[in-house]
Amino acid sequence: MNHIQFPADRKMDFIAIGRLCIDLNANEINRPMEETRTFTKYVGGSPANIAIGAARLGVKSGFIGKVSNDQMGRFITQYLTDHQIDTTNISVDRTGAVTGLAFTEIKSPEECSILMYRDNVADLKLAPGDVSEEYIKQSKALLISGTALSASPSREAVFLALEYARKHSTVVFFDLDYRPYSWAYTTDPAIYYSLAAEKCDVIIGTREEFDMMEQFTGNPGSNDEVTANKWFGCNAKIVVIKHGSNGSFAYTKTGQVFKGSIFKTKVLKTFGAGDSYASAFIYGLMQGWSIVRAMEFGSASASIVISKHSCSDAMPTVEEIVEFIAGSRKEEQISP
Ligand SMILES: Nc1ncnc2c1ncn2[C@@H]1O[C@H](COP(=O)(O)OP(=O)(O)O)[C@@H](O)[C@H]1O
Ligand SMILES: O=C(O)C[C@@H](O)[C@H](O)C(=O)COP(=O)(O)O
Repeated sequence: MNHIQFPADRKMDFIAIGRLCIDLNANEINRPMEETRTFTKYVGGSPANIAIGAARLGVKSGFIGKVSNDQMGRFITQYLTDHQIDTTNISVDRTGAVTGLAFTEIKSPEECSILMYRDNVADLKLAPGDVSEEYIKQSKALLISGTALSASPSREAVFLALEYARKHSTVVFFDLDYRPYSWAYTTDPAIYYSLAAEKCDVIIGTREEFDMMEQFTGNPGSNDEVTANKWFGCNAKIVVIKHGSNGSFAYTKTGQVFKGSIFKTKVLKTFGAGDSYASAFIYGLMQGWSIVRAMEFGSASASIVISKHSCSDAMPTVEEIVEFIAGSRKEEQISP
């Protein structure tokens, strides 16, 4: 049963809108940032990582975003072009804004954190005038990401993109991607996230992210089913609630619930799990697979990425994921 009907005959499969940044991942792992001297530079930003992951799986992808008018901005656009992502709707900031930087600290596989430099960032300068109705009309799906809602004019640009997507039946995915430091007021995220989530077809987030959205409405005990049903009362058809190393649950509007298990791996760092999971899960749905199979693909992709140093560069191909799943099954059979 297909819970999501993707429109046929569109030029593009998938467009993401929002953050295009740089990840600077610590080379010297297992130590605090204060003692870290060298970093490797990768393209980053949650929606960028998801688009790169989708493109690596063969999804015809594009991006709506804004980059800084400097070497960093050009590095990002070139990387996306080299990875078969359409960049025609990425505009260049002319106000002197900079590229957001995410320095990652890998103290241990369990203790990872991100230090963000995000003052006057170009991605949040994306404005409604940068969003093309024609471009969104040409795509089967659109992915929005919560951080782009944290400031104007990026917030309005995303809401306009949502309007265009709904007008043209482009399926909307919402990866909640809640980063508290992006928000000036603690009351704002729940308000804007909810206004956006009301319009989306598939909502993907961690339990903590959904808790943030429910901070005013309450959901005693943070019950996943209660959370999912809230969004089924709006436009959602699938709600995915992730629980880190405890796996994930997908709820459908038709009343089904599926558990996604994890693939054990040698974890190098935990960030990148959500983005790789989302890209492979979306890929699966776009192939018309069952939700369970799409979740398995998502979990396997996450497992591969968290065992590697980067997020974007580590996004696996279909063949790598298939091989990884087959290898994990074999291991299960031989373990006593
Ligand atoms: N330690 C882990 N080992 C294996 N898989 C993991 C681990 N942590 C997360 N995952 C996989 O990545 C998915 C998303 O992870 P999660 O931490 O919930 O999201 P996010 O990165 O957005 O916070 C999980 O549902 C699971 O499949
Ligand atoms: O989103 C960012 O700005 C940083 C990402 O590029 C980063 O690597 C990361 O945190 C990935 O997030 P996750 O997949 O939600 O763990």
